[in-house]
Amino acid sequence: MKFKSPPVNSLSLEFLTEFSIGLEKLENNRACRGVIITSAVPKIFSSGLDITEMCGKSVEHYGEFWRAVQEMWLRLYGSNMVTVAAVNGSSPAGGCLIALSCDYRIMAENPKFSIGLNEAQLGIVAPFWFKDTFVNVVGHRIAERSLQLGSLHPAPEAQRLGLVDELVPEEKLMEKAAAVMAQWLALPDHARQLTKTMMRKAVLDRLVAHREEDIKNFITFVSKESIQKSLRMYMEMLKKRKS
Ligand SMILES: CC/C=C\C/C=C\C/C=C\CC/C=C/CC(=O)SCCNC(=O)CCNC(=O)[C@H](O)C(C)(C)COP(=O)(O)OP(=O)(O)OC[C@H]1O[C@@H](n2cnc3c(N)ncnc32)[C@H](O)[C@@H]1OP(=O)(O)O
Repeated sequence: MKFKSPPVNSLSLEFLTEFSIGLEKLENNRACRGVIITSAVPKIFSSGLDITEMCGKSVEHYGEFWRAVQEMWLRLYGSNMVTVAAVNGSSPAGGCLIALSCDYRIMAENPKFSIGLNEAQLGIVAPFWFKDTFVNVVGHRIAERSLQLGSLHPAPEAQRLGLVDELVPEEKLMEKAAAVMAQWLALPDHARQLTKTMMRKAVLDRLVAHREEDIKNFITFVSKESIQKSLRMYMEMLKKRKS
C-alpha cells in the first residue's frame, strides 16, 4: 500500500476510512498474506492525524473522526497479515503510530527524516493505546521519556532506540522490505498469527473494552478552548516556518 495524499499524507477522515477499507479488503483476500506500507509522497511517510479535523469542528465530527482513527489502528495492529512499514520519510505522531503498528519497520537512512510520538509538543496527549503500542516496541523507559518530551527522533537515533528495526539507503528500501516480507512469510501462517495475537491481544482488547469512553474522552479533550488554542497555534507555527 502506498500513501498518496499530497502534500504530507495527513490522516484525514477520508484518508483513514480508505486506509481501513483497503486493509479490510486485503485481510479478506486469502491470496494476500502480507502488506508493505510506504509513501508515494517524497520525504514524508505521513504527517500524522490531520490537525484540521480536530480544529473548529462539531462534537459529532470529532466523534466520527476519532472512531475512524481507532478503526484504522484496530485493523492494522490486529491484522493477521505480515505488516512491514517501509518508512521513506518523516513520520510524526499518527504516522509513527502506523509504523509502530506494523510487525517490522525499515527506515530510509536519512538523518533529516524523523519519527516519534510528538503529541506533547502540540499540547495534546497521546492516547493510552498509542502509548501501549509504543511501549510494546521500545519498552517502558524509552517510551516514557520520548512521550513526555514529545520527541521526534532522527532516523539514526530511532534505530538506536529500537523504534525502527533497521536503516537502509533510500533506494534499497523496497528491496529490503520485500526480503523481510519473504523471511516472515516463510513461516506457517497459523503459528505466526497465533503468536502475534498472543503478543498483541491485551492491548487490542483494552481499546475494544473502552472504545466509547475513549471517544468521549477525545471529544471532551479536543473541545476544550485551551486545546483548540494550542492546535491553532501549532498550525500557525507550521505555516510561519514555511514562509
Ligand atoms: C488526559 C487525556 C485525556 C484524554 C485524551 C484523549 C484523547 C487524546 C487527544 C488527542 C490526541 C490526538 C492525537 C494526535 C496525533 C497526531 O497525529 S497530531 C498530528 C501531529 N503531526 C505533526 O506534528 C506534524 C506536523 N507537520 C510537520 O511537522 C511538517 O508538515 C512535516 C515535517 C510533516 C512536513 O514538512 P514540510 O515538507 O516542510 O511541509 P509543510 O510543513 O510546509 O506542510 C505542508 C502543508 O501541510 C500542512 N500540514 C502539515 N502537517 C499537517 C497535519 N498533521 N495536519 C494538517 N495539515 C498539516 C501544513 O500546514 C502545510 O499547509 P499549507 O501548505 O501551509 O496550507
